[in-house]
Amino acid sequence: MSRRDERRRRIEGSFEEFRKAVAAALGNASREHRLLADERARDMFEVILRGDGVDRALADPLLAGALANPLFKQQLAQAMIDRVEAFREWSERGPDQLTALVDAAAEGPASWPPETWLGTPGAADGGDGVPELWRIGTGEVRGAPEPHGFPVAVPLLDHSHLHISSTHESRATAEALVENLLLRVLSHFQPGLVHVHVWDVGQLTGALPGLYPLTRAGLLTVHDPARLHELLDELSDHIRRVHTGVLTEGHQSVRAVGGRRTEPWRVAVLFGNRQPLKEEHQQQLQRVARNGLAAGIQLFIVDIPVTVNSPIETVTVAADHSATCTMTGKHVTVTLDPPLPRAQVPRACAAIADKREERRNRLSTFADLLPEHFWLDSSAAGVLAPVGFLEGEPVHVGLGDTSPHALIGGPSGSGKTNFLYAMLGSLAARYAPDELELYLLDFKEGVSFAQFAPGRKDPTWLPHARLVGVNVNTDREFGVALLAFLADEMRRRADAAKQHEVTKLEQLREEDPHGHWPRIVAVIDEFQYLFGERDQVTAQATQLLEDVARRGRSQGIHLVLSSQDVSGIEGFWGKSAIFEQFTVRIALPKARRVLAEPQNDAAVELPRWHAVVNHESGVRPGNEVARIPDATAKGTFDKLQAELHRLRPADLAEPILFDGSKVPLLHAVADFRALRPVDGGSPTVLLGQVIDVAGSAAKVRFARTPGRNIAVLGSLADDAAGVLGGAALSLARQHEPGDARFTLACLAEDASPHAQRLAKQLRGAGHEVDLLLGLEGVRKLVDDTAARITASMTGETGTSPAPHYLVVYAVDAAHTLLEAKDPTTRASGVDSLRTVLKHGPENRTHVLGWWRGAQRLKNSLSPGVYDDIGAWIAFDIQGKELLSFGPEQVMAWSPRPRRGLFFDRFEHSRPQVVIPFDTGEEP
Ligand SMILES: Nc1ncnc2c1ncn2[C@@H]1O[C@H](COP(=O)(O)OP(=O)(O)OP(=O)(O)O)[C@@H](O)[C@H]1O
Repeated sequence: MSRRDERRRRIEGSFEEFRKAVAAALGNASREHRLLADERARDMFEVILRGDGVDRALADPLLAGALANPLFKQQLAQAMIDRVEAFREWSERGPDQLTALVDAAAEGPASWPPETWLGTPGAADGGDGVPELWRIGTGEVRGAPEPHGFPVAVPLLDHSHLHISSTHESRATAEALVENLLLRVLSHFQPGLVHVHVWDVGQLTGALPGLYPLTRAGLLTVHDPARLHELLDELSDHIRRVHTGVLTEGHQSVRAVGGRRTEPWRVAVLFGNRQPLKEEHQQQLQRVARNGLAAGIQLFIVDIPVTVNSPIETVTVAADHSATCTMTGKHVTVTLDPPLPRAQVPRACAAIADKREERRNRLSTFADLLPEHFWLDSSAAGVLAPVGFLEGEPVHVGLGDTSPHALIGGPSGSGKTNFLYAMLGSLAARYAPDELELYLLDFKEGVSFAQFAPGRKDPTWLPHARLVGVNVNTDREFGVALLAFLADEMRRRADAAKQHEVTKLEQLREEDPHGHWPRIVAVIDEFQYLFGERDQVTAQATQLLEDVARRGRSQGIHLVLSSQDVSGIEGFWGKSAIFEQFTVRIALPKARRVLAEPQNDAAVELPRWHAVVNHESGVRPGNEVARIPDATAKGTFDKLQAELHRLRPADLAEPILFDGSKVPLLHAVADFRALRPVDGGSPTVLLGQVIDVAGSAAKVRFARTPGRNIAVLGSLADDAAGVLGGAALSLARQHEPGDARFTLACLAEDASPHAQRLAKQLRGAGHEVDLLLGLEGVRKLVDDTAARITASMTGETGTSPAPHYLVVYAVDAAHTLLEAKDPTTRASGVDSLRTVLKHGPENRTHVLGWWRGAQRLKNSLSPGVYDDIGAWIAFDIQGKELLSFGPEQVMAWSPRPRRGLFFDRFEHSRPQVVIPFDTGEEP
């Protein structure tokens, strides 16, 4: 072999080796590659299998080959095992848990099968809870290895609106769903508690025909397709009315008010055609959706594309009639409940309508105004009570921060007093006496409020009443006294609120939970009397009323003013600041000016025993008409009062009764009973009862200072004797027997029975009494007294003088006699009298004298100097005659029977009206 060949063979050998080496290398790589590719394919398969879910993969035709491929067998098996494992817990417990949950949250017609309730009107009144869920069908988890059905229910009333979307094919199923839900809701509650509105863009009639029997009972309103705005307006109005009328206590929703549902739910069903609504309707619908739930408005929106900014549950019905809903999510397929049996729906609706009519026609009575259990409500945010009924449904009056005061109007006989009784009874039954206090003032002639105070025939009294004023039409001051009391209480509350750094009563109650902060409702019947004259009383009343009306709202002080003729009260209407605060208006038939006339003339047409209740300052949209039950007949209010009286706390005091026709009994007056011996101190003289809320006495303190004498001015012995008797007996109570001297001089015959009686009473109390009847001895008495005082002043007697009270009836009768001068001293009796008046008080000798005229008193005093009479009380004497003795305000005094004008120049800036006491025992 040539060397050349040898080389070539070697090269070829090398190449062969190389080739083999390459081939070997390549063969290796391909196997590796194949293995890798298989592994990757298995991973991919597992990703698809687990990503889409085993079910989806099993059903996917594109994966059929892969599923059959033995290469993936293991992955498939493992995924199937894992699926069963993953669902195990759910399969074992989930459906049962859900079933239990729905059963608990959706009792009765809310979830039970229709055959158990369809056709039987409901009984629930909302007070014992509202189902939280309402059944729509049966759910199944898509992809669960063993299918287990469970009930699917959606939240509705007060919680969530409902949005249903369907396709052309499944629209009937969607309508059946709506009908189903409506019947469940309608059959759960008492007929009347659910009102349905239906609007269908496509048809005037046709949607939900089975519900039509409800129309006759006013429970279904079908709206014109072209008038969606009317329905939306109506719903908006309703929301506003609920906010101003029902949610007055600061509650955020009707549901939060609690108790028996007073405001019916309104379910508005809107059927669309998958086209958007007009922009304006869209916006209005959004507003209704946003604010409606709190006001009890429920929307069912079917096939209308909307976005709403409030809780809404969505049910989507696919073309194959299966559904999904947001409650259960996309993995649950819902098989909606079958449509209700066609013929039974109208029958069930007819039964509901009949029941509703029956309720509506039932004459609602005073007893129907009352809650089942008394005194459960809190007045922290306000008070709310039904006062009457509209078609069997209660109509409420609410007083709170937003509706602070009420104005009631109606001509005589229209039922104002009856209305007040209905309102007060309804309130008193709901709020305990420590939640609500009543101040009741009746300017009417007659005693319509006397019922509330203990009486001779009926000893019970209304536990909430703190003050009852009757027969006050001549004592308008009493109205001022009440308003002044309220103004003081308002300030007291404002101060307390400030201390707790809050502004409103509700917050104060939170900060001071143990404090006593009830709401106060002050009722003034025929309040126009208060403003009846152009005088000081009207001016004061107007000013106080303005104060209380403006600032009382946040302090829980509410005024209820009623009048047969509101139009005549100039002082009231002229002041818009007062008037605007009276946002609650109640108009009885033919009431004038109470509602916002002339636009709102609803009171004109009002039938007998009805009232327009309006919480919106009387504008027309706020009108609610109510029939007011008889609350004054026997067995109504009186019966309630007896029951409440029995329930009253043992330590609750009786209301203060101010009866203008009664003479206050001295011995019953708290100020009199509280008098104790003063033991050398200055005693207090009680002259009569002041017209104030506490029923306090008019007082004069007999200090040892000049001027501490009392003059009674007037022509009538009875008036004078009442004052002098009360004064002397109150003094007697402040001295131990023997410590003080009483000298009674009666110079007019008509007063002598009074003087004798007083002497007897004083002696009965253990005191020494000198009684002088007639003129004889008067001169001596005056001269001797003057002499003793002079001696004491000049220090001749040395001892401290004992108290001596000179009670003189008809002082002026002795004038002529006293004028005579003593032939030796040239001093007259008048001089002596003046000495007694001038220097007596410093020496503990005080005159309590009756002069039968202003001029007659002047005659007894040093000319032009009237200071020696520091306190006086005048009866039948015109104001201008009293000017010399008191401030300018006395000018306004016009005398009236059994009332005196009292002024103490040491204590008062203005005079007060006083009622003389009955000192007991007939003369
Ligand atoms: N809702 C009612 N149902 C039945 N009777 C009523 C009703 N309201 C009032 N009455 C009766 O009508 C009469 C007059 O009613 P009420 O005294 O309440 O009227 P008023 O407006 O206060 O009249 P006045 O101012 O003259 O006293 C009473 O006898 C009362 O019993």
